[in-house]
Amino acid sequence: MALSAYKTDRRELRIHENADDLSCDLAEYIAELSEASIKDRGVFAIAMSGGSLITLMRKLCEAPYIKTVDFSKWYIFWADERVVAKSHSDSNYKLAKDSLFSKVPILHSHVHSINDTVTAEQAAEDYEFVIRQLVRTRVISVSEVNDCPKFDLVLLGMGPDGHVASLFPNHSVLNEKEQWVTFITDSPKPPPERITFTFPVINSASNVAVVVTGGSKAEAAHMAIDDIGPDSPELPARMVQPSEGKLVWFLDTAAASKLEGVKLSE
Ligand SMILES: O=C1O[C@H](COP(=O)(O)O)[C@@H](O)[C@H](O)[C@H]1O
Repeated sequence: MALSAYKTDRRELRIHENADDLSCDLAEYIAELSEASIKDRGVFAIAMSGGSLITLMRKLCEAPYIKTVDFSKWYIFWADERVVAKSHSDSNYKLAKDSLFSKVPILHSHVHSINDTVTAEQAAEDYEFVIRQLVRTRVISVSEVNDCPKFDLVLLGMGPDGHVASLFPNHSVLNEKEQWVTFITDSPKPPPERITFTFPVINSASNVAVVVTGGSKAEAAHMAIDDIGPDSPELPARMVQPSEGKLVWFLDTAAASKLEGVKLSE
């Protein structure tokens, strides 16, 4: 149960007193979407990010979810990945595998990690190819608006600079409209080479969650969420606006501390 929840038709803010409460709510949210999607389509196509998000997903490995969630129907993708070996400590795949997949019954063949033996450009191209195959076989739905893949859930973290996935402020890939997956070789946060979903894919998802904790991200959360007028900078997190799907922000009180009109004292 969130300490505070603010909901409009398309966007919800769930603010929690601490990371543990947030983790419980996040697990419940993911479990509910998984159940609905498996009932509707027989599978659950989920794209995740790396970083603190993965630790915050830890409750999924515990009761009751370890028993009630049908992980065998999950198909896993990455909204962004660092182009390093899968065994490298910077790999988002390794982080998720060590903290999550090795603890729940997800099928190895359903885990779609990047090709880590090629350049960033080739890895992005290969990853888009894999996604196209799975759209064709309907493991991933397709958006009727723009033919983009429509993931059941895209999970994003946010950096203190407002980046989401590997879409960083002022980078030209923010405006990529054609490709589903692109690459960068100049990430301001190491490591420099990454692949990332583009905004057309993120914003075509049925559900998008942005999961943010800590005071260092409070200013970016304010800039991303609050109504700051027409001259607002092009902050990546602010550009997360699902065209048909639902957006939920999960925040702890520290990350929510600069939001306007949010009462946190009760
Ligand atoms: O580099 C990255 O950073 C973001 C944010 O990470 P966090 O540890 O501050 O939550 C993450 O969402 C992204 O996947 C990752 O590649």
